[in-house]
Amino acid sequence: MAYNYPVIDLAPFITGGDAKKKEEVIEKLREACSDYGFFVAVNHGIPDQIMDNTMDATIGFFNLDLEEKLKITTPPGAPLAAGYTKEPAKSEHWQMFTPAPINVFPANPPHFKETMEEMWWKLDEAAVLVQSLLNDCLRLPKGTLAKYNDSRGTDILLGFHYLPATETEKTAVNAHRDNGLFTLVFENQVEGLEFLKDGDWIPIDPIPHSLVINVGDALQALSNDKMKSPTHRILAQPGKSRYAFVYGYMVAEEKWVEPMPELIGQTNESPKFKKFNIKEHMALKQVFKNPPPHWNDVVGVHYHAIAPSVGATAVTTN
Ligand SMILES: O=C(O)CCC(=O)C(=O)O
Ligand SMILES: [Fe+2]
Repeated sequence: MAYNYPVIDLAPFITGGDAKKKEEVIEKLREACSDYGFFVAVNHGIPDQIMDNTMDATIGFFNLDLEEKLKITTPPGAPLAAGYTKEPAKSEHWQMFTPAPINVFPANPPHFKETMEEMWWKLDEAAVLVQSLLNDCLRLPKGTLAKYNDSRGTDILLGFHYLPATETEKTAVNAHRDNGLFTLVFENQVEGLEFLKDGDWIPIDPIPHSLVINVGDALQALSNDKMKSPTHRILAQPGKSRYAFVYGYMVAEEKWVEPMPELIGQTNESPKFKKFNIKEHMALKQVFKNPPPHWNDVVGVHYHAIAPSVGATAVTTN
């Protein structure tokens, strides 16, 4: 089947492949991240069975009575909002952070905690691989991105249940861009995720056991605009629930994000963005609330552009 967006087979880095095959993958990733800002990865190393177990467990959880699900609501005053949240008429989700006592898990379905923690470490492994491939795409010295992005404190895994579309609710998640380095997504073979490219929405046609991977705002800035953080949204589907896992591979909230000196030093290019941190970037997104009047106004790193021509119209916040 032909896709109108990049579908990239990572097998040479998983099951082994010669240097030429690996370079071909890097080339495809480089193009995908600059032209689309996203790609679908197959043979990414996460076993099908683990993805299936995770999906079954999360659907089992969402099928419980509301009273049961509310038992894992975030405890008041918790420093990170782990647990269950319901957005009336649109969706419900639960979320976890790096395995630690801060996470809250339901007693049912059985083994929910173990299933999700196993998945967490597989996603982390896939993310470490993707980070190192993107490092190569940017022609950075080995390990540069990993050394920079050395805190795993705000990585997040969300399990979503998007409710079927109704007459009044057709959008499950408004157009937005992700904050972190990149995001990994997999879902239950129900469409709905769409990316904006050159003014058109591209719907993703789910491939079983694939990962949809998109660049986040931090990576767009670190790469000095070589990689783009794409605007995306989720449409609710008539008559169908969509279940999706979203794993955000983040940059620590207080860390400076700016075009990497190792990158712009090599080519003598001018930095396109002022430095910012994810905390202030997220606050900016609160100021310019979703949904914006038009999706071209979705907040992204162009709000930190040195020259207002980068990406889209820049605005000042004061
Ligand atoms: O459900 C998805 O496919 C992605 C959701 C999303 O874009 C997000 O949580 O940032
Ligand atoms: Fe997103």
